[in-house]
Parts: sequence; structure tokens; C-alpha cells
Amino acid sequence: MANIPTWLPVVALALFDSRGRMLMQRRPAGRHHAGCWEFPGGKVEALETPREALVREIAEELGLSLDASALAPAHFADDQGARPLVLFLYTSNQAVGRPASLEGQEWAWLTPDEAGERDLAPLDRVLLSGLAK
Ligand SMILES: Nc1nc2c([nH]c(=O)n2[C@@H]2O[C@H](COP(=O)(O)OP(=O)(O)OP(=O)(O)O)[C@@H](O)[C@H]2O)c(=O)[nH]1
Repeated sequence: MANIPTWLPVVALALFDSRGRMLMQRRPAGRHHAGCWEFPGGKVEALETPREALVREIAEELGLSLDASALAPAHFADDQGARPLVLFLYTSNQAVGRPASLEGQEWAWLTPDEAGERDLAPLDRVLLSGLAK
């Protein structure tokens, strides 16, 4: 039998600035969890590694260049619902460029406390609480 995963791999980034704030964005209208805040990222596509997917997603969404080797694995969260997925969080404190809203999304630099006060997508809330430990 072919080794095809039955779950969706998704990657996300906690990009920190020099003041300890994280770059977060708001999911646009029309998407699952629209209006909720999240760590930027997205689905890992066929033939991509998780790091390659994250470098691609951050360039597509925010116009920032990441060094895949400088990404640090942090932790993960999963959803065992009708569409099982695992969301893997990486951290970094280096990116080249200035954030741009390339998909029309709202974004902000938020401290972990400020992020916790926002309406977060469910798995992103799990990731945030793991980061704070
Ligand atoms: N960041 C985040 N993604 C989640 C959560 N729950 C959940 O099912 N997802 C799913 O994980 C995927 C994230 O990838 P993405 O950000 O590229 O998704 P997308 O909006 O392009 O896809 P979509 O239109 O299918 O929702 C989406 O399918 C999204 O619906 C969650 O709590 N946080």
C-alpha cells in the first residue's frame, strides 16, 4: 500500500523581533476560522519539506525571506476532527525584508500577552500556550 498520510501537515512561524514581539496575522474573510489571528504559515505541499513550505508561505503571505536552516522547531498542535491535521510551529528571530500584506490580511507585531487577548484560531492558541512555557 502506498505510504500516503491520512492527515494534513501544516507549518507555522513565530517570528520574533528584537522586543520579543511576534509577527501575527488575521485570517481573511471566506477562509476557515476567518477573522481569527494566527501564526503565519500554511499547508505543506507535495514533495516539500516542512521548512521549505514555511519559507514559501512566509514569502507568499508577507514578502519576507527566511533562512530555512535558521528555523528552530518549537512544538506542535493537532486536530483529530473530520479533517485531521498537525500544525508544526517553528521560531525564528531573523527574516529579510519588511512585512507586507500580500494576501490582503491584517498583521501586527504582538507580545505573547497581547496575542493571548486576541481571538486566536484554536490550534494557534494551543501553540501560543506552549511557547509561553
Ligand atoms: N492556523 C490554523 N489552521 C487551522 C486551524 N484549524 C484548522 O483546521 N486549520 C487548517 O489548517 C490549514 C492552514 O493552512 P492555510 O492557512 O494555508 O489554509 P488556507 O486558508 O489556504 O486553506 P483553507 O481555505 O482550506 O482553510 C487550513 O486548512 C486551515 O483550515 C487552526 O486552529 N489554526
